[in-house]
Amino acid sequence: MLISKYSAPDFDPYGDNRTDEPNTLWPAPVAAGPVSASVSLPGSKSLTARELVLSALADGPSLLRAPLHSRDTVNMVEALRALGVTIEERPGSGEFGSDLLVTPAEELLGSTTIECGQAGTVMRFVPPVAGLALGPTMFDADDSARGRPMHAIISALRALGVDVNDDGRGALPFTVHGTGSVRGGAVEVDASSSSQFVSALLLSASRFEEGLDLTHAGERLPSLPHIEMTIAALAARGVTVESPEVGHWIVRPGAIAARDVDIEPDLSNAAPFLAAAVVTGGSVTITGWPASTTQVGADLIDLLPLFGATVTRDGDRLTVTGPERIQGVQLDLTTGGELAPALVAIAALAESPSEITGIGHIRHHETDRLAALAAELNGLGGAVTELEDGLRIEPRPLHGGVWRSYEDHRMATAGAIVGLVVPGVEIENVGTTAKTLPQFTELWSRMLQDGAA
Ligand SMILES: O=C(O)C1=C[C@@H](OP(=O)(O)O)[C@@H](O)[C@H](O)C1
Ligand SMILES: C=C(OP(=O)(O)O)C(=O)O
Repeated sequence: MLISKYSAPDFDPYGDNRTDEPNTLWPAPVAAGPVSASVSLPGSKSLTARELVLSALADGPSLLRAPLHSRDTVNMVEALRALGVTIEERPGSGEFGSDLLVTPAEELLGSTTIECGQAGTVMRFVPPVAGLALGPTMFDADDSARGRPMHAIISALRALGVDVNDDGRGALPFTVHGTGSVRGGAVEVDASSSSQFVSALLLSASRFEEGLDLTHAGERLPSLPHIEMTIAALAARGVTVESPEVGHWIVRPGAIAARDVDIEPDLSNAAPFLAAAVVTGGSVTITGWPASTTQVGADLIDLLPLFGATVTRDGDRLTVTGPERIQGVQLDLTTGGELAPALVAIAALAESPSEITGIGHIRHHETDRLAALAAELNGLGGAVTELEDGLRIEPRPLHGGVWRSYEDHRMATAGAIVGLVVPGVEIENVGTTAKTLPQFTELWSRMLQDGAA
């Protein structure tokens, strides 16, 4: 279905979410009653990004089956192609578009510009690859993403022997002057603002002449499951990451094995659909739920029951059934900050207060998500207070109004969750969900049609 949308020149950045203008308001559909639906979702953003990078650096061609096709992954494909990697579409084995055959370049070549869009994975994972390419590679991003922290990657690359030119702000745009090889060795990074700095260096590390001896030197290390996902993806390709202690990783130089990979459905994108069951007291099944996974979205199995929901599994079908009354939660979400917008939306509809903490770093996601969630919920009559590293959410009756999405896919889907039970919520720029789920509006209305009670 998405094959025609895939090739970058034809890719429709709004997908099925297209409204006439990016800033048109999308009236969030109200659920007629408890939803009851079965939903299948496209591939994981995080797995697709890692497997594209590892395939590009591997010792032979790799086939990615059922990868995600979205704005972030198109940016990744185009970035790697710009460095000389061949990425071809193959007939899709999944419901959501083509498979991808990745053939590494004989020699990675720079002298190019890479457009990261809004993708943290592209702006963090690709600069070390550009260090391995011959020639300068300039990195830039959407205006809204130019402020995202990049200092840790820029300074780490310099410490590993790569010349990087920036304007001194530690942000995009900047140019990596690749010489065809990276010395590598020991380096310290502060990954308090994003785990992606660690993943980025680990992904390319075995291709550095001296490998990598990486230490995290900072107060907090968020999103550890995403680092573990990186380590597992490397292990599956024959690269061992030794971790003598928390926050310290060692990778020896060596080859990255080519490998055909099945990409799992995106379990973080399952969050709004499962939240729909919670807030309407209905039941939503996600198909294709993996038996075991490195995705942090699997934590929803333990997180949603805290609100009173019930979770059951039948083979690869995971079903969440909502409670009659939603309970507030006290939650440290350090490991799963990506899930915060959906969980905060549920908490805003609970009957008792919630505090969700450990997520100061999500101020550096697509937008300052703590400020954005507080502003939009309070705009609908909520009582949400920003904490240094989280949010306090007091239950209040909410009313309709405009929900700004701040060019943030998960802000848009959080608004849609609220809109299921609060009439009159209108979401600005719902097309921004194409960052990871170009089919969002279609899947959302299909879920509601399935489940009109
Ligand atoms: O490596 C990855 O694929 C990701 C890591 C996490 O980043 P942070 O550590 O910046 O939260 C997560 O929130 C993001 O959506 C994807
Ligand atoms: C933080 C996110 O994205 P990114 O990979 O751009 O950091 C996200 O998808 O919630």
